[in-house]
Amino acid sequence: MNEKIIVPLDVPDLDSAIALVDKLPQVTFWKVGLELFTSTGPKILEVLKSQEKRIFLDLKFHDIPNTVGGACRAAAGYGVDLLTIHATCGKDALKAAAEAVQIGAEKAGTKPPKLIAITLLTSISARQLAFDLKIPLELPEFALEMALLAQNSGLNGVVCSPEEVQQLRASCEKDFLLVCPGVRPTWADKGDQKRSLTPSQAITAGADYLVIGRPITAAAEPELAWNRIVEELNTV
Ligand SMILES: O=C(O)c1cc(=O)[nH]c(=O)n1[C@@H]1O[C@H](COP(=O)(O)O)[C@@H](O)[C@H]1O
Repeated sequence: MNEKIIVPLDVPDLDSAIALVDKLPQVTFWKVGLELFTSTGPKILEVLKSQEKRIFLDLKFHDIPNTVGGACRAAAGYGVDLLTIHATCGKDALKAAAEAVQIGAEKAGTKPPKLIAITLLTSISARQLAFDLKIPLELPEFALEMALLAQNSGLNGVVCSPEEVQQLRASCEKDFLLVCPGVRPTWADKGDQKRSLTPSQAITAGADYLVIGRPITAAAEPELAWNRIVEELNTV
């Protein structure tokens, strides 16, 4: 089960990232997101590859088709395992991105990443969706529509909250990847996550991967927190 847990390197610089990777040798799948990639660029990817780690490059692209296409072509050249884009870019941009990862990977002679779309950030509540974003759909319906848009545009999966994963598992194709952040063991703080379930609930509901950060990385003893989560998942 531990290969289903992706831990984000949500740290400000390369030294802190390497320190965290060294502290948790059991972690096989790391996420590099906006903060670390903006500060270090691809250097961290080389470090992770040299240790044969899997990489989720979470750059959450959101732009017009030509621009996301170019960004995806470039990102696919890094030979990472997962790459993100927002579903709300729309169908043309998603299609351009899906084509671009194939072209970028082929040009670099590497395997294309699985391109996955953010349905709705797990920090957004149903109330915020309605009142701040003015989306006139119930939250689960919106998340499903975004997942189907991604699927119909040729993407490999989505990032969704564990609260919606069961519904998406039932409605999307069998091999469509469902990656869930917003996962919180009962003993951890929710922080800014609004739509969360426990690791075992998320896996039982059909998640392929769980992204779990602060419950592990901000724990007094990260290794102990990791072990508690793996133990919980081994009971599923
Ligand atoms: O794309 C993501 O990974 C992501 C999407 C989303 O809707 N919500 C979300 O929390 N994330 C990421 O998942 C991680 C969650 O971290 P923790 O809240 O510390 O467990 C962060 O790195 C977020 O950037």
